[in-house]
Amino acid sequence: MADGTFAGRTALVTGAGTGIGRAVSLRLLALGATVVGVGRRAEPLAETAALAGTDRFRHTSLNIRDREAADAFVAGLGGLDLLVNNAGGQFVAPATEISRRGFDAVVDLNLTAQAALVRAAYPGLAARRGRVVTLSLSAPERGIAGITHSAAARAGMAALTASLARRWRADGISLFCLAPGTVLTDGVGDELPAEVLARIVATTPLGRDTTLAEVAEWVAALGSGVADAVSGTLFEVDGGSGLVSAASLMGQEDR
Ligand SMILES: CCCCCCCCCCC/C=C/C(=O)SCCNC(=O)CCNC(=O)[C@H](O)C(C)(C)COP(=O)(O)OP(=O)(O)OC[C@H]1O[C@@H](n2cnc3c(N)ncnc32)[C@H](O)[C@@H]1OP(=O)(O)O
Ligand SMILES: NC(=O)C1=CN([C@@H]2O[C@H](COP(=O)(O)OP(=O)(O)OC[C@H]3O[C@@H](n4cnc5c(N)ncnc54)[C@H](OP(=O)(O)O)[C@@H]3O)[C@@H](O)[C@H]2O)C=CC1
Repeated sequence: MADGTFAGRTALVTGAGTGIGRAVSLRLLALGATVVGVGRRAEPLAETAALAGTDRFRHTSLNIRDREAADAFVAGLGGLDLLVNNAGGQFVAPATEISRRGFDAVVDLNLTAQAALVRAAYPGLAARRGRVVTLSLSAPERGIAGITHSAAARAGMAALTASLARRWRADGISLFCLAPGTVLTDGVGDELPAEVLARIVATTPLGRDTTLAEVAEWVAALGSGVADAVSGTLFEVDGGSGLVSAASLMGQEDR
């Protein structure tokens, strides 16, 4: 992306205090955007602000699963050029060991809350012919053993993205899902043991992880408008990792 691509544009990035959300925020800022970063914890957001070193980064503590607060916050932003639906995640567990509350929590975060944000952002996006990029997992429709709740939620979000793309094209709004391969963030490190991560990376057909810089550049590109001939698509930027079964990576049978 060329310098200044995002000058005069405003982006909302969820989960902007850590990992991918931070890298995306910093890249959009470098390209000239004003970025509104949210997350539950104030401290990581303040660290992103310190790294950004510009008053074009504004940050607020917000739990996107708090529907009323999230709706009010997004409505207060007004015109919006880009929503980066990045806040998400899950826990690894066999399907038979996921409780009802555990399933609901993961679906709430990765589908219901993300969908509500897109809905709340609609007036602001329509005013600016804006774009939505939702971080996802590759191959949810082909199945991901070990995180069945998250796979179901991500497939739902991909379907919502495609469905809205059909309707909102008339308003000039484009929507995308972006599924990186393994990105070695602290978040994924907390979720999976180092040896499991190393095996996942080693069995990725490309033979490596997906870098933060790659993810940030893809988000910037999709958010910039260069891909507007496409809408409603899930891009798997994963070095082919979605082609490899999670269960075979782990040496376990699907349960
Ligand atoms: C078999 C092989 C498996 C291989 C899998 C390979 C997958 C590769 C994927 C790699 C790529 C993905 C990377 C990332 O996503 S990086 C992001 C990293 N960060 C996270 O994922 C953290 C996200 N987690 C959260 O935000 C929260 O933990 C969550 C939303 C999931 C839950 O939050 P909440 O506060 O609502 O949860 P509670 O603590 O109140 O618990 C609610 C119920 O959920 C149950 N639970 C929670 N953790 C676990 C667990 N580890 N195992 C089982 N159950 C769990 C909890 O017990 C509650 O239920 P109950 O009340 O019934 O007990
Ligand atoms: N790393 C990887 O290999 C991959 C990651 N992804 C996806 O990319 C996204 C980012 O992942 P990554 O950066 O690695 O992980 P992180 O755990 O670092 O990022 C998650 C971010 O979301 C925020 N967040 C979580 N829940 C909420 C909530 N309820 N309200 C507001 N903010 C919330 C967290 O901040 P706080 O805790 O302060 O709220 C955190 O900043 C996730 O959706 C993840 O599933 C997809 C494929 C691969």
